[in-house]
Amino acid sequence: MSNPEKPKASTTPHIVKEELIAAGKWVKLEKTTYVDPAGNVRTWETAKRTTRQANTEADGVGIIALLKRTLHKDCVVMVKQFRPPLGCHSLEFPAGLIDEGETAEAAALRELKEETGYQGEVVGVTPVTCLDPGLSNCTTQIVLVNINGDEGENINPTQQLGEKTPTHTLKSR
Ligand SMILES: Nc1nc(=O)[nH]c2c1ncn2[C@H]1C[C@H](O)[C@@H](COP(=O)(O)OP(=O)(O)O)O1
Repeated sequence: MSNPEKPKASTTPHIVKEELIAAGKWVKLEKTTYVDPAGNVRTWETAKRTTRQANTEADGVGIIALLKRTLHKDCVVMVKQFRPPLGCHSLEFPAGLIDEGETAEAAALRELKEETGYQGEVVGVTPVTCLDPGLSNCTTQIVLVNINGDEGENINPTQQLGEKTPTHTLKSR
């Protein structure tokens, strides 16, 4: 008879199989079957992005951009945008997905330019990190950028958001 008090031998935890539950254009849900450190076979509900590129380290970048101007205190540049998963506006660091064949540094400068209009210079990049590992395998690199606010190109920055395909267009009356 087994003794419920006796701990099982420790095991190297590992994935047994990943089964697709549902997939959309941007996100999919999988049932992950795995062996836990105690040797028990268990399952986990895992969210993944469908957009992950083969030869990039992270799914996306977050950008900490410092605006530097003569006779001004340095400012951290943030963006405010409506986020559907939250159902409200969110004040956040500029961020975005890394395109195919793109480095984290290049993605950061592209996203910063698109979202804020500022042209920056990369001064640091963190290792890959996962911000919500209990939910998703989605990974991010934080890129540190300096913006020379005295440069002509950064005097009147304007957003250059790419074309997004709307599912509906609401007309105001
Ligand atoms: N989870 C998502 N659902 C969507 O319906 N659409 C999504 C998701 N994630 C990204 N996108 C779309 C929206 C944008 O048009 C592009 C680029 O996104 P990203 O580079 O992440 O830019 P930000 O939305 O500013 O973070 O992908």
